[in-house]
Parts: sequence; structure tokens; C-alpha cells
Amino acid sequence: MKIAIIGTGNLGLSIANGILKSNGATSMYLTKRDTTSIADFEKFDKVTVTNDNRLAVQNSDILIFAVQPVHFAEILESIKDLLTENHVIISTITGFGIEKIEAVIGKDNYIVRSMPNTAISVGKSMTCICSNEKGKKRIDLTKAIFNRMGHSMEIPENQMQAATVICASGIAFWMRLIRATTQGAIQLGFDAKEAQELAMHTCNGAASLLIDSGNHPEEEIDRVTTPMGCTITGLNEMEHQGLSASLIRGIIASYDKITEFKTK
Ligand SMILES: NC(=O)C1=CN([C@@H]2O[C@H](COP(=O)(O)OP(=O)(O)OC[C@H]3O[C@@H](n4cnc5c(N)ncnc54)[C@H](OP(=O)(O)O)[C@@H]3O)[C@@H](O)[C@H]2O)C=CC1
Ligand SMILES: O=C(O)[C@@H]1CCC=N1
Repeated sequence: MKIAIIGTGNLGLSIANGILKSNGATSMYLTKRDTTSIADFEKFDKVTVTNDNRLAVQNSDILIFAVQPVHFAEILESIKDLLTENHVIISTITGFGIEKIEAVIGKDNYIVRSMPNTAISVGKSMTCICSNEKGKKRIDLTKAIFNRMGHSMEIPENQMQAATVICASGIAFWMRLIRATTQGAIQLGFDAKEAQELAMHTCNGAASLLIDSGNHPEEEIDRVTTPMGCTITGLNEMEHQGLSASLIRGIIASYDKITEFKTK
């Protein structure tokens, strides 16, 4: 698998690390205009760091675009004459629909949109995927790439923005919940390092319980809440303070923002 990451910023870097950790490429080109911050990757035999997007496209089959939306059309325009039947174009770019991509490079290309998250760097991304008509033939290949670095799901394109909020922004939402739990643990007497260790491993355990068992969260909650005990007391107080409502409202606000961005 010859992979290029066009735009090695926050997300591109996470993908590059995920690919390296999972041994997911025979060669990898990493591009950005100022390559200073990614120069270290040159130490890996299979990695080439460059500011030349055309070189990366010529030497790769899988092209993962991770630039800001404002740069995407111009970059596609600058490499479109190099695209062949071997290339799969995978865009991670928020709010940039398949129609807009096709308007620049045409419909006769394998075009896939993917929405990974930064946990891809540790092989734990939840990645949503959709494609243009031609790209349907490369969905399995794309899923195989992302499944090496977490879990993937094919969805209709009209759910991509919702997937961005839940999965990509979701990393930040869960981080804040872990941070708040940590602050609570410090108030109860743990030092900061211990407190974070307790919070993050408990979070990991909760998600793993659901993933392994397929159970509904309330089923697992019922196993923990002793009648008249401390768990239900804490949980009910959190709900009186609006825990679920506030999360859902945040998710909707995030979605409204993304939708506003798309319509501009
Ligand atoms: N961050 C996240 O968690 C997620 C982000 N996304 C999407 O991924 C995309 C990237 O986001 P993010 O990584 O946060 O953004 P960053 O700004 O961190 O990264 C974008 C990178 O693109 C590079 N770039 C800009 N112009 C070019 C060019 N002409 N050729 C090559 N590289 C270029 C920039 O580097 P330089 O200026 O040196 O060229 C920069 O490093 C966005 O569209 C975002 O919506 C999607 C899911 C999650
Ligand atoms: O915050 C944002 O707008 C982008 C999209 C998802 C993650 N970062």
C-alpha cells in the first residue's frame, strides 16, 4: 500500500503515526508547505517528507487529504492531471462534499470521504466512510485501511456532518469529561497524576464493557447502582444538574455550527 498524506497537520500527523504503528503502508509520503515540524519522520525508511504534493501523488496510490477546507480545491486542481485509475482519493475534510470534489477532478475517480479522529494515532479511531458512485468499488479497501487503526462504519454522505460531531469532535468532548472526573478525584484527595489515571482507565473500562458485551449502557449502570447507594445518589445529582441535557445540547450546537459552515 503506497500512501500519501497531503497536509500533515494535527489530523494528518495522527494518521501518519497510526499507519506507522500498524505497519499499514509499504511507502508513505507526508506533505505540507513548511516541512520543519515533520522532518523527524525522515528517519523511517519508508517515509518521504516533502512540500511537493505532485511528487507524493506520482509515487502513491492512496491519497489521504487532511488540509483545511479552504485549501482543498486549489490543491486538487494542482494535482488532478496526475490522477490515474490506480489512485483512491480519500478526503478527511469537513464540510467539503463529494459533489464539490467531483466538480474539480470529475466523477471518473475513486473518491471516498472519511471522518476519522485523532485517536487514529493509537489505533483507536472511529472512522465513518462514504463514497461517490465509482468509489463504492474501493469502500472495502478503505475500510481495511482504517480498520487497522480502529473501527470503521460506512454511512450515507448526508450523515457525514453528524459523524464529524460525534466522532471527530467527540474526542474533545470525552477528554473534557475525563478532565472533569479528574478534578473531582483531586478534590476527593488523589494527586493529579493518580486522579487522571483513575479517570482515564475507568473511562476505557466503561467503553470496553459496552464494546465487548453489546449491552445497553443502562444495563451496565443497573449493575453498579446499589439501592440507596452512592452511585445512584451521584448519578441523580448529575442529572438534576443537567448532565445528559447539557451533552445533548452541546452536540446539537456543534452540529448547527458545522451546518452553518457548509451553507456558507
Ligand atoms: N483535527 C481533527 O481532529 C480533525 C480534523 N478534520 C479535518 O481535517 C482537516 C485538517 O485538520 P487539522 O489537521 O486539524 O488542520 P491543520 O491546520 O492542523 O493541518 C492542515 C495542514 O495542511 C497543511 N497544508 C496547507 N496547505 C497545504 C498545501 N498546499 N500542501 C500541503 N499541505 C498543506 C498545513 O501545513 P503548512 O501550512 O505547513 O502547509 C497544515 O499542517 C480539516 O479539513 C478538518 O476539518 C477531520 C477530522 C478530525
Ligand atoms: O473542530 C472542527 O471544526 C474540526 C472538525 C472536527 C474536528 N475538528
